[in-house]
Amino acid sequence: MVMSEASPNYRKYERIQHLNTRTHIHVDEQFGRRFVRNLLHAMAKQYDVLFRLLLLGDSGVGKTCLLCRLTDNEFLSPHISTIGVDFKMKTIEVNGLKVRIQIWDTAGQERYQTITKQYYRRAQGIFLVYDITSYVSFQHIMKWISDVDEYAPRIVQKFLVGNKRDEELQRQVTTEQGNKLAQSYGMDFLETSAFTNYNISEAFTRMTELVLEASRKEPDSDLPSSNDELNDTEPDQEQQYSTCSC
Ligand SMILES: Nc1nc2c(ncn2[C@@H]2O[C@H](COP(=O)(O)OP(=O)(O)OP(=O)(O)O)[C@@H](O)[C@H]2O)c(=O)[nH]1
Repeated sequence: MVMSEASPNYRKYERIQHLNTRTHIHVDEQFGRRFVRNLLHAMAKQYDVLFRLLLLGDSGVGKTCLLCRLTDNEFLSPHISTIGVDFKMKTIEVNGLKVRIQIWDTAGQERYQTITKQYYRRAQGIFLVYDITSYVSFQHIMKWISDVDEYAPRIVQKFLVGNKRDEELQRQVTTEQGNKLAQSYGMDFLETSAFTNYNISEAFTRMTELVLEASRKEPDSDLPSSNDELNDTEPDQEQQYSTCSC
C-alpha cells in the first residue's frame, strides 16, 4: 500500500511505528535487566552454604601465607605484617556440598587487637596458628584461646595449626606437644607448611566439615545458611584494611 505523507493515516502509521520501537526498547530493557538479575543470582548461588573462618596467632607465624597458598596457590617470602584485617574467599566442596568460605586474616600484632576482636563474633570457625620453630608462639596459643572464649560465639569451632613444618631443623615444638595441647582443648590439630603446600587444603576442608557437623547438631545456633549474605565490609568498613601481601 502506498500512503501519502500528508494523509492522517501516514501520521498514524508513523506514530504506531514510533510506539512499537519504544515498546521494543522497553521490553528489551526489561528483559535485559531481568536476565542480568537472574544471571547474577545464579552466579551468586553457586554454593550451598556460606561460612566465615578466622585466622589467629602471633605475628609472623604464617597466617597470610596460609591464606594465600589456599586461595591463590602462592607463597611470598618477605614478612609484610597484616594491618588490622583482610579477607579472601574460596569455594570448596565437602560431602557433596559447595561451601563458600570467607576467610579473615587478622594481624598478629598486639596494637591491632581491638580491631581484630570485633571479627570473632561472626566466625563459625577459628584457626589458632603457631610456628613450629617458635616455642613462644606456641605458648601464646593459650592466650589466643582465652580471647576466643571471651569474644567468639560459644559454638565456634577451634582448630590448632602448627605452621612451617618444612623448617624441621629449626623446630622448637614437637608434634606431640601440638597434639597434647589440641586434645586438652578438644580441638583438631594439623601441622602445615605454606611454603611446601603441606596440609593446607586438608586443614580448611576438615574445618569446614567441623562447622557443618556443628550446624547439624545445633541447627538453631547462629550458624550460616545458604540465605545468609556475607557483607564484605563488616563489621565496620572504616576499620578494614587491605593487607594481603600475596
Ligand atoms: N619456611 C616457611 N616460612 C613460612 C611459612 N609460612 C610463612 N612463612 C614465612 O613467615 C613469615 C611471616 O609470614 P606471614 O604469613 O606474613 O605471617 P602472619 O602470621 O600473617 O604475620 P602478621 O600479618 O604480622 O600477623 C614470612 O616471611 C613467610 O615467608 C612456611 O610454611 N614455611
